[in-house]
Amino acid sequence: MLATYRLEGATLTPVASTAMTFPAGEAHAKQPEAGEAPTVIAVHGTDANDYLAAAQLADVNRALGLSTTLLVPYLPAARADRGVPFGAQHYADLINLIGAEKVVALDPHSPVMPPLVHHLTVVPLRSVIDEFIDPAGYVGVIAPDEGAAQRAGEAADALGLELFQARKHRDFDSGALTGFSCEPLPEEGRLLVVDDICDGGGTFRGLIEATGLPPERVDLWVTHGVFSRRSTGLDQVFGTIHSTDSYGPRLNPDLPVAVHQVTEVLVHLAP
Ligand SMILES: O=P(O)(O)OC[C@H]1O[C@@H](O)[C@H](O)[C@@H]1O
Repeated sequence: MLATYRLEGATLTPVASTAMTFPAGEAHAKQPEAGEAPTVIAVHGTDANDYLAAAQLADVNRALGLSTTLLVPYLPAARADRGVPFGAQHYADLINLIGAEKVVALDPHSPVMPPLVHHLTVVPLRSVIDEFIDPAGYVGVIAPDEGAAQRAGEAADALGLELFQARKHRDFDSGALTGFSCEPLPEEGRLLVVDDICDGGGTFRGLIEATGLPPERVDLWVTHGVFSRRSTGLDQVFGTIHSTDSYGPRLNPDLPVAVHQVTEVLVHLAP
């Protein structure tokens, strides 16, 4: 999904995209009306055609002497951060070909992909979570696995809440997931599970099964709500599922999610 804006001072205004597709399928962009050039381009998701459209828009901006800020709140293939194929590098190349003067991403999966993207500012979860979550409703944050420990710990700090660490256990030989454990949790009060991505939701179902927490006592925050079809029914496990609009279009529109808009926040947080 592509969205285009113009930033004047602190005011971000949606403007029509002049991106178009030729009949043969190639991306192109027309010259915008005077004063209507989209200097902020947001790509939400993984569609390579959106990145090619953004490249055309940024090129037009350059020809007009304007610089482009590219928001890529969900860094595609940030989870493909090792091995072959090295997807993080390929998507970084795709972002780099746009040639934006400033690129902004939110809460990347791991530290591997950010250095591959040129002119990137990373906005960590700790800088935004208190815009969207009221800590008064919670007694603590749960990190569902060791991969989530740092971001959940920082989120807990930002919200002034205690952190509880859970762990995924794997069969040493096969690598298969064998279960979850969690350090002792408070007897009462609501908890917030914090992680970067929900894909099928298996991680979160397994965790909640292991803790025995009922939905009235536990909500979920995931910065990037992929919510593939396997996530159906996750709303029976959690009271409220919070996410942002970093990833789109929604793959499972029937799953009830509190979707928080990040575009304004990112534009104003990135220096
Ligand atoms: O369990 P699902 O939702 O499929 O996958 C999400 C998990 O997979 C990891 O990459 C994420 O960091 C998260 O912990």
